[in-house]
Amino acid sequence: MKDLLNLITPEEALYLLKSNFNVSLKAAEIELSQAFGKILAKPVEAQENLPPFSRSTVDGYAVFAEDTFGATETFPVLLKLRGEIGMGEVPEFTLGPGEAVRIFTGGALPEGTDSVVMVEHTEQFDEETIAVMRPVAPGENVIAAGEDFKEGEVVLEKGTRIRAQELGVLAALGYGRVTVYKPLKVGIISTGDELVPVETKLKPGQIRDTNAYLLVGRILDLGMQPVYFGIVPDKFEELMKAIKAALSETDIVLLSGGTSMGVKDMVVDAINSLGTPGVLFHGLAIKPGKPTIGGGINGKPILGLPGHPASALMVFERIGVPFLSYLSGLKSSYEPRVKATLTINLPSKTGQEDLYRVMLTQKEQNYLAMPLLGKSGLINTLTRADGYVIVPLDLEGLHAGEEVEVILF
Ligand SMILES: Nc1nc2c(c(=O)[nH]1)N[C@H]1C(S)=C(S)[C@@H](COP(=O)(O)OP(=O)(O)OC[C@H]3O[C@@H](n4cnc5c(N)ncnc54)[C@H](O)[C@@H]3O)O[C@H]1N2
Ligand code: MOO
Repeated sequence: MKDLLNLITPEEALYLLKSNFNVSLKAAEIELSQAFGKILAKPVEAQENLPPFSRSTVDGYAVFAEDTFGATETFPVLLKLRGEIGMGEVPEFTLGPGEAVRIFTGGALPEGTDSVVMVEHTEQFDEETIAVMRPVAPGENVIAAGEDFKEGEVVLEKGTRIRAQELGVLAALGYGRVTVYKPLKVGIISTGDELVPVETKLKPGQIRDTNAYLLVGRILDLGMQPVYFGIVPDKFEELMKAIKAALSETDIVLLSGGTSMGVKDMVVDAINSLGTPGVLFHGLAIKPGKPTIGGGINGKPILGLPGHPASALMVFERIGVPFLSYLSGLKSSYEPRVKATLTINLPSKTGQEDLYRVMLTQKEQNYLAMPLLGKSGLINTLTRADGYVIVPLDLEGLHAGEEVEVILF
């Protein structure tokens, strides 16, 4: 069997993919309640100050701070009480010197006041007077109008992924509808005569399609739309038909299996015979994942992932996630990372990037990264993993006790 020649680095592979393919993203205006996980197609500005009026952050009395200066428990300052501001009301009067008004948490401060004394630092002196026992500074216990966001300010940039936080701010600013990119449609094809659907009672030699579900999960995680085109046997014509169908309905196609140099591994030939540019690379200086194929047809990219489940997922993490994030319109790639201390030595060949799945445990203030060693045909290293560590190309390995960056998945 021939070995793969001309291995390229994962970064070179990403560069080739990014420079050859670009999806023209469609934008659509949707309801805010449907926007979770989507990507903003336009920047969002504050249409008004947030908060729109100065608000109290406590229950107490709105005052003019200077009036309270010098107040102590023994020598409280007496202020004239001008009634109370109900929640949701706008006070119609202006407070004069030496006056206070009852206010609740979140209530709007009236003109003439600049701070709020907490109720527990006051006493009711008589019906019309309160005694203030502690001074407040101007602005104390108040959120000023526009303190959160100023009218006209860009609150969220184009390309921002909408998380819970973004939903909250969009709601606060009155955006019931937002313009987002239509999620990328990612086609998934599994290849192999031995593969059968999940519900199948296995006959000898059969294996249930695992990779498609690994990929569906991660694509959903990225806020994209997976489209499963099923299992294709190792037959050239059927493979061509499936790739064509997937390309016509989706923005990018992920294949798994059929990437190595076996007699039946015909993915390369299928991609090359369907159009240009065809296969751009076959073989990465990466472990697992060496037989990975990258290319595309008529502007649509195709990524051929190795069949072993751990290889398929690790290549998807290393190449697929940044490439799909790039295509999706995200302003920056979405790969959460944590620092952790490596528990054992990790060997690596120079000139090859090694991707080690790791389990994280907490030790005092730090995380420990425990590598999960195992063949890439096993699935248990994936289910136990919290993320992975990259041993860079130019290193012969990493040492126990070293601080590493764990990319979470
Ligand atoms: N003589 C050599 N053999 C192999 C080499 C090599 O260099 N020389 N490379 C090995 C490496 S590394 C990998 S990775 C695999 C890649 O294999 P393929 O991409 O060609 O995939 P298959 O041969 O179709 O399958 C490999 C393995 O994975 C199982 N598989 C495939 N698809 C799925 C799926 N959707 N769900 C679950 N399991 C799947 C398949 O049954 C095989 O066991 O090649 C090595 N061989
Ligand atoms: O590259 Mo294979 O993907 O090492 O198991």
